[in-house]
Amino acid sequence: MSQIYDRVALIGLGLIASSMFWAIKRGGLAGEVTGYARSQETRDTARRIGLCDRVCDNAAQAVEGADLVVLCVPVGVMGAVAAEIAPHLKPGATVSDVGSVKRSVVEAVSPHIPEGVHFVPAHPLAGTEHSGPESGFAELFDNRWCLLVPVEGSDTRAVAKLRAFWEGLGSNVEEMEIERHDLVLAVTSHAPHLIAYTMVGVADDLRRVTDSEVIKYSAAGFRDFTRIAASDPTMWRDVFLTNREATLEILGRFTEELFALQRAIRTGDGEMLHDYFTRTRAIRRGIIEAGQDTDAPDFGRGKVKT
Ligand SMILES: NC(=O)c1ccc[n+]([C@@H]2O[C@H](COP(=O)([O-])OP(=O)(O)OC[C@H]3O[C@@H](n4cnc5c(N)ncnc54)[C@H](O)[C@@H]3O)[C@@H](O)[C@H]2O)c1
Ligand SMILES: O=C(O)C(=O)C[C@]1(C(=O)O)C=C[C@@H](O)C=C1
Repeated sequence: MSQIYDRVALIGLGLIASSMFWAIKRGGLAGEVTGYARSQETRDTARRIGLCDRVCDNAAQAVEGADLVVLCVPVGVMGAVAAEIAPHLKPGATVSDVGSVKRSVVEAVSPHIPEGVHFVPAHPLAGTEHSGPESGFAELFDNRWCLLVPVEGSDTRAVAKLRAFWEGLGSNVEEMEIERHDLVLAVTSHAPHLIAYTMVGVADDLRRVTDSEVIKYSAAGFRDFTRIAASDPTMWRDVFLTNREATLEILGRFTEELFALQRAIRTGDGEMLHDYFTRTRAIRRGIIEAGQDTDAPDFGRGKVKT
């Protein structure tokens, strides 16, 4: 892999930024990587573990002379951070972000982007339930999608360069239109997280009644829910507050389906339940057959009863 940018600045040093840093180093994608995080504790940790070539004590210093600046902070503070760095951006630089929601980030950041600086929003579809500077690892983006969401007038050369950068980080890159991004992610990521949070909350309430049996005997499905529900509260609060409409739309549909299933259980409509589960099973198999689930084990393929 070869160097794509002379200098990259990462603002906010958590899971995504730290994974980016290790993957940049693995691929030799930048000459120098500077970093800044708001809290002294995070900056101290970053210095201690060698995260970033240079950790700066303010955002202005970190972005000075940078060819690419990536905002890796919670979606709710993207605008404030953009305002803080704007006067210090190098002409011709590219500003990008990794936020899980795109419409609100574009609205919050765009007004602060100076003339001659390019803004190319992005979203790597990869993560874990962990957060903070010590949670990152170089392989996080390998074989995962990264969606680029260029805004009106985004410079095509800046977009192409950012694409090459994300490919260098290990991702498969595609472009997507803003509204579509927010709706698709509401279905595939945001609503499922809310459902996991709710299910774990219900189990916790129940735990008080059943004296810890729920947690003690939790099976794989519920354990997966608890992993998701351990995700960062600030990040997810911001996701739901900023992708409100799309998430509410999907949750509305979800609730209708849930009521239909609830009714089928109450009325003993086994046919409805069986048809429904047959349909959803076909979707999972379609994903695996298309080779789109990189986590799916090989041994189950073709062996499931139809
Ligand atoms: N975690 C995931 O699964 C995941 C996946 C894809 C995208 N994202 C997006 O990436 C972004 C970062 O998420 P993360 O998981 O790395 O979070 P994180 O909590 O691990 O890191 C966020 C960092 O931002 C810093 N920060 C917060 N406010 C700041 C401010 N005003 N100025 C400077 N630094 C500030 C925090 O101190 C922390 O270091 C979010 O926008 C999130 O939506 C997260
Ligand atoms: O794997 C996980 O833990 C994630 O939640 C990652 C996940 C997702 O929902 O797929 C979470 C938020 C993102 O914006 C992108 C990826």
